Amino acid sequence: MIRAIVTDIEGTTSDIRFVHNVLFPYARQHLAAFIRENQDNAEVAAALNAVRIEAELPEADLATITEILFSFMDQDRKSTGLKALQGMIWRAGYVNGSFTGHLYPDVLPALKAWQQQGIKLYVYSSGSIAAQKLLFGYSDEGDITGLFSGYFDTHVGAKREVNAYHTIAAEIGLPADQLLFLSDIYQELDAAAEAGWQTLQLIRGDADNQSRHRQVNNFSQINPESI
Ligand SMILES: CSCCC(=O)C(=O)COP(=O)(O)O
Ligand SMILES: [Mg+2]
Repeated sequence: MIRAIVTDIEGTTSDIRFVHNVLFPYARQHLAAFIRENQDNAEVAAALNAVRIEAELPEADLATITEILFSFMDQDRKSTGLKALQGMIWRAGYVNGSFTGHLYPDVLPALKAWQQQGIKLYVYSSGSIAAQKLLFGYSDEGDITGLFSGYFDTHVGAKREVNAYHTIAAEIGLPADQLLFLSDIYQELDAAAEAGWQTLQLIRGDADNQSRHRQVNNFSQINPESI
């Protein structure tokens, strides 16, 4: 019996094109000025130091760190420091109305129905927890953060690492086989399944023939009671 559902964002609740064509370019456009103007802010300084450590350049100056961040963005690297900075930059875009967080139309009705059934809802994304709350707080359908009982980001580990799912299960406080992970990426689902979770793959676009996971095209096709 499924008692909690943990959902990915990009390619699962939200269109990959919103992340890659709207969010990422906005962060890229504002990154250099943002870190120059906010380098003394404690949160920004901590994120910059995390990037220095990740790049193994503990003495790197701001210009070098900026270059490294641009190269991380080119690689779509799921760097915890980069993700923290992107989340801080996106805040202005959401607040000033430059964009709203994309949600596929099937997502909100399904989340509401599952919550009504007593199923707890969580998010696990490579985007920082702050960025996740912004996307769902300023979504196309308004603020839907009240539906979620908790959020997880790369502080629990990368999404393709089995241990991340052990950590999330322990934090939620439920046995792994009562947890359902929704994602578009089969390698993330492989890691969750290895940790004992139930899995479902969202196929929002092209078919994925390499996957061994059950597949659906949208949230309306998911019935947690039949899993
Ligand atoms: C919180 S929205 C931005 C998502 C993001 O930065 C990203 O890298 C996508 O990661 P996901 O784990 O949701 O595929
Ligand atoms: Mg995804």
